[in-house]
Amino acid sequence: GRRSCSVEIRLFGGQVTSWKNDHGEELLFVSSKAIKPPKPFRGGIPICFPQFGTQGNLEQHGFARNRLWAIDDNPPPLPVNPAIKAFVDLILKPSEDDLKMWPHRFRVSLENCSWCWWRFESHVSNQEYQH
Ligand SMILES: O=P(O)(O)OC[C@H]1O[C@@H](O)[C@H](O)[C@@H](O)[C@@H]1O
Repeated sequence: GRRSCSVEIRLFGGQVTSWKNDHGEELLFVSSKAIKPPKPFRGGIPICFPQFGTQGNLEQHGFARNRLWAIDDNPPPLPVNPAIKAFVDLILKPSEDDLKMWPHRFRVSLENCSWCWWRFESHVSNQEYQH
């Protein structure tokens, strides 16, 4: 039968690590090196937060790609679209240890787009005043 597109998303780093088209062809680069925790996964679509590269005092590209994200149990509602057969929204919030390193409450999410399920959007919000 006809294959369908697929994506693979890891809770570690909140990273899209595979995206195959409907011929089963991989569309994302993944390195064979440093692909296991505790090293960040190299390849796919990394979320660099809260800094890019060495432009800050934190680890390279920030700590978000080195944390276990959570599945958002209460995602923003999607419009009814029969083309969407699967979706997932991931979120990352700082731990108390993270706050010692980088004292800013935040929420980062990686959300499926409503009109095209393999399209992802990342959103960052300041949670300082929302306890
Ligand atoms: O090796 P990392 O930490 O996964 O980062 C990937 C690359 O990120 C780039 O921004 C750096 O310029 C490279 O030096 C680095 O190799």
